[in-house]
Amino acid sequence: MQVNFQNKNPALWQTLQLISQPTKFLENCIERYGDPFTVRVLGLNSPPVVFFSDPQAIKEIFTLPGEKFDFKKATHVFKPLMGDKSIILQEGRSHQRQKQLMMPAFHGDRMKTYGEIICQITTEVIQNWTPGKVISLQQEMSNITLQIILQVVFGISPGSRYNKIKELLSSLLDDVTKPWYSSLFFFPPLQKDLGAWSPWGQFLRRRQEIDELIYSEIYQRRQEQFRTDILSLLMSAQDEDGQQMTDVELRDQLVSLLLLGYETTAAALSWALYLTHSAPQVLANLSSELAQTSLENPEKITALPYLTAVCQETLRIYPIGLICTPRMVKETVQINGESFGIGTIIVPCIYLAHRRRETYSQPDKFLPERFLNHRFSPYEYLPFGGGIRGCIGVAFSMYEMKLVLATILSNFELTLADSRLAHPVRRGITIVPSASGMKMIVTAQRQFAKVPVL
Ligand code: HEM
Repeated sequence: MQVNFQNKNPALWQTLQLISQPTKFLENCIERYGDPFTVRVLGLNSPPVVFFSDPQAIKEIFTLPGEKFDFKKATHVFKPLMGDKSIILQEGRSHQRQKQLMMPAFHGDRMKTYGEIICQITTEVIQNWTPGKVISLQQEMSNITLQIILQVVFGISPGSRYNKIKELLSSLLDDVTKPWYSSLFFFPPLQKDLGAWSPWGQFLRRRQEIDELIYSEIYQRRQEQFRTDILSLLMSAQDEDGQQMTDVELRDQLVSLLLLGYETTAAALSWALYLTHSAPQVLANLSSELAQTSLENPEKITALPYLTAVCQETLRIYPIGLICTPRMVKETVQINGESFGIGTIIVPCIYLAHRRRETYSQPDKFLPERFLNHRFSPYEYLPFGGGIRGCIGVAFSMYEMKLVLATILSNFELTLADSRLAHPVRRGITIVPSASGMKMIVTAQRQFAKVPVL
């Protein structure tokens, strides 16, 4: 099939629209051009980029052999941050090997080991909340999820190295979400080290400091035994040829896990708190489920049906990553009976798949109940993507989301500080509530709190 550019605006204009108002751009396109639609959103000389939201098409894309696609076309921008050994920059056998080494550390059974740390960190962070205090969800949720990643994934205990890494990483991540700073990653000619005060020079020096801390942690950890954190599991993991990860591979995986796993979960938690507090009946149902449950056991919390439905519905209505990894066609492929030629970029669109009227009644409404009696297929509901590039943090982040939410809502009553509706805005690789949805007021300390005594 000859792919038509259905959107006739200049490529640069389309790219800027997608960057500045991603959800609005996607909604406008599907309304105007239908599904699938073709746009040019990869800069001045963008190839055709085709967005799909039909479950049958998504199923076919996920099941096509990986060799037919080049996955690096869009992910190469992460190279300076994550390193060229990062899982997201691997393809074919090398990607399979990395995934095989990393998956066991994130397997469902291992979650039990992480539950107590998650509850403990949340309890510590919310300890200074008092009735009347105004909290910023952006700050509080990022603080909780960054500490969880550092302790659970890196296995670093609080202390001077922990504080230093925490400080350096949070300021680096804060910077890379700013539009002017993130443009450095999209335009390689701007990547020039003109000294410590130049933007790229500053980035390189900060990365160097972080790397030194990570490498000394890896060195120290190689001398220790019997640890259960994810870094230790990755160090001892062997692929089918008996090979272990090198220090450079470990560094690149750690930084990737951190960048992909911390802001995403913080954004999901911010949406969950905003959405539940915008829907009084949902909040009442959730509070009543939590009040009737002994929260001493993380396993019991994560099995609660309404809490689970609230988290699922949050990620349906505002999936943090709007799209799956874009793939460039290397060999002509057939999708839903149509043929797509070499050079075309194929994008399974999570956001639009989650808003299809054919799949979800009242798709714009936050209705956790829809998950209580119905199981959606992995091509209709895919907040973590799917196929060979699917997210490795699915079980971990769902577990984390439920425990953090339950701990907060069992301890405090909150209300939104601003009654204006929040809308989705881009922050780095995620979409978060706009400013009006990010401030909450602590109204009371709950009486029924039965969080684990740790
Ligand atoms: C609510 C939280 C999260 C959401 C919504 C999310 C979503 C996603 C999505 C949509 C993708 C792309 C999948 C695809 O192309 O099909 C992805 C990839 C990935 N995510 Fe997550 N993620 C979350 C948390 C995490 C966590 C906690 C980790 C690890 C600590 C993680 C690690 C990864 C990795 C390593 C990949 C790349 C996989 C590959 O290329 O094979 N994510 N995630």
